[in-house]
Amino acid sequence: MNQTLVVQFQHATKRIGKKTIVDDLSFDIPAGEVFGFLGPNGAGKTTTIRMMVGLIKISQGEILIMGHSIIKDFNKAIRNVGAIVENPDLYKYLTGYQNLKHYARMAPGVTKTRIEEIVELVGLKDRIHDKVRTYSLGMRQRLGIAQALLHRPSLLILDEPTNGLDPAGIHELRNYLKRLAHEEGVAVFVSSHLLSEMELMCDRVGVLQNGKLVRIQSIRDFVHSGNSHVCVTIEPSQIEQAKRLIATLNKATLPARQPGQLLIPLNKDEIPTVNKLLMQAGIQVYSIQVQEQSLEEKFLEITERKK
Ligand SMILES: Nc1ncnc2c1ncn2[C@@H]1O[C@H](COP(=O)(O)OP(=O)(O)OP(=O)(O)O)[C@@H](O)[C@H]1O
Repeated sequence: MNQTLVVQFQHATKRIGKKTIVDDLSFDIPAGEVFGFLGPNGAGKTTTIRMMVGLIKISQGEILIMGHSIIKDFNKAIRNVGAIVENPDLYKYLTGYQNLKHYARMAPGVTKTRIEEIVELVGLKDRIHDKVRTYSLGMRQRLGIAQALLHRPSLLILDEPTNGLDPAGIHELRNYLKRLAHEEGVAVFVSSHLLSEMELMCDRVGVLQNGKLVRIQSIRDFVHSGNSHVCVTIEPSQIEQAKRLIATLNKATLPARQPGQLLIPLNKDEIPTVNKLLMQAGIQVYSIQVQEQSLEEKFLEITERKK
């Protein structure tokens, strides 16, 4: 894995008046990673992105892009960035190709071959000579990405990119972003308030709440973390005995749906201990099922807890 650090947040903070909107962010994003920036509405995601691309000033701290400070060395830093903040700027009465040519004029060193390469990469080859007004939202989104990628940035920033896309469009975008990161080595920074969507798209997620980074974790660890409930089905006449045994482990039992069931908040690695305890006491265990918290439940738990 390429360990070039494409983005480095160093205590980045944004204050507006007396309010701290983004509070002391410190983390890195390496090349080749799709990073999901998650948070409920108003958490500070857009404000962070606006600082990253120099649209607003950083009050305190630093953001480095490919080692260049966005404050002190703006031109060198921004050269490495392709971004779509809010809607992509497209001319609907021009064709996709004309739009790209127009942008290529503003970005030095973009050749005709590069335009063709990028059209191929975003899968718009068959429609690139059609007018943008005939494009679906998903195609417009991809044309926007093509435009942001023309100058070969190391970092692609997308603010809520799936807003307004249908499931097929989301699927397409997701696969495309993963390919871009994993095959082309681009660092992709995607903000969203939808965790379920991030799960399928990102390698790692950072959760923002009230301007603070409250969690940063690989998506795999994130998915497997948190509380799961274990539902143990036993002989109904032994339920009170089983509850007393479980209480000796300092574990609570929650009301279950069926007689003969015990619902225990438990991590997976604690299951063998519980199982052994019940078996040794002669309890008839019929089944043990793990009931994972859904991703949305986990997300809510993290963000609610920190309020
Ligand atoms: N110029 C400003 N002056 C005062 N408050 C602001 C300003 N810009 C943003 N805020 C506040 O900062 C907080 C974070 O806003 P931001 O738009 O960054 O959140 P977000 O995570 O992107 O949310 P959303 O998903 O709703 O876009 C909000 O409470 C917002 O009202």
